[in-house]
Amino acid sequence: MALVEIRDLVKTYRAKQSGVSTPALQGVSLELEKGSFTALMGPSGAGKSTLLNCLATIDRADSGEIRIRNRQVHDLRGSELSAFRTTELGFIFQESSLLETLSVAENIMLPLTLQSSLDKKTRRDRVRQIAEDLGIADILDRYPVEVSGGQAQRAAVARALVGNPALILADEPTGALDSKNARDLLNRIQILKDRYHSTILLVTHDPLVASFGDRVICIKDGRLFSEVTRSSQPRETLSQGSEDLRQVFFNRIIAMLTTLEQGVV
Ligand SMILES: Nc1ncnc2c1ncn2[C@@H]1O[C@H](COP(=O)(O)OP(=O)(O)OP(=O)(O)O)[C@@H](O)[C@H]1O
Repeated sequence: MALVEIRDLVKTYRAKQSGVSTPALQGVSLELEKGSFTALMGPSGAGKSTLLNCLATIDRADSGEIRIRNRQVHDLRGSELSAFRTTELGFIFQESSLLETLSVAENIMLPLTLQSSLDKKTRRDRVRQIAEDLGIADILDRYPVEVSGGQAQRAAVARALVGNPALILADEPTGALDSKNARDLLNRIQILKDRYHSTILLVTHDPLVASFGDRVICIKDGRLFSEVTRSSQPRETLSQGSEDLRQVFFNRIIAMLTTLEQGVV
């Protein structure tokens, strides 16, 4: 069974004053396997944020269902919903969204504070380990204003991963970084995803960012339009290095986006 199962999700926004209806999701069905890294792409207004917000339990669909680890998320309420968000979901946004009054270590530790089964030492060890994985162990005692944008974003990734949540939702996580920092972060996310078997859904407009995933899904007018996966790469590329393979995948993503723009199904 897939880790995330989305069935026939429909969501229409209705403007309060004019009553005008805007369909945002028009029957989206999608499965995400455990350990997969999926990029969600599509033109502005296609429904990417709406889908992400429904998965994040921030928004509710009008019909259809979402199951994460076989739990129907729409059934969750109150404290059960808060606990679900904290332990099962990890969030990475464009801006690092660290709390300024907490040190980097305290920020990373936040998702662990609700896990009462963990003692203090285990929490500290986990924070140190993930900080080492992300190359930020030397800035743990600093405050967010005392670190660079790239370091802050790596700390935000550490915070999203530290509790080993079922699903990590990322919205343009490298949008505020220069290309060197962006590539560095994406490489680290790729390595950590394999190590912790994390499942990632990442929304991006950037095909280069998407090419770090292993599956890219395109959405258009609230419907899934097409997808490409790395595993379906041509046989002749199998002996190539990982950067070459990423480049091949990148080219295939560009081809898919070109088809999307031309409106050819
Ligand atoms: N709160 C809202 N009220 C009314 N319409 C909305 C609301 N949020 C989104 N929409 C509409 O729903 C559709 C899908 O929007 P959504 O934000 O999911 O698109 P998106 O693919 O994330 O776009 P972008 O890439 O520009 O962020 C759009 O037509 C949008 O105008």
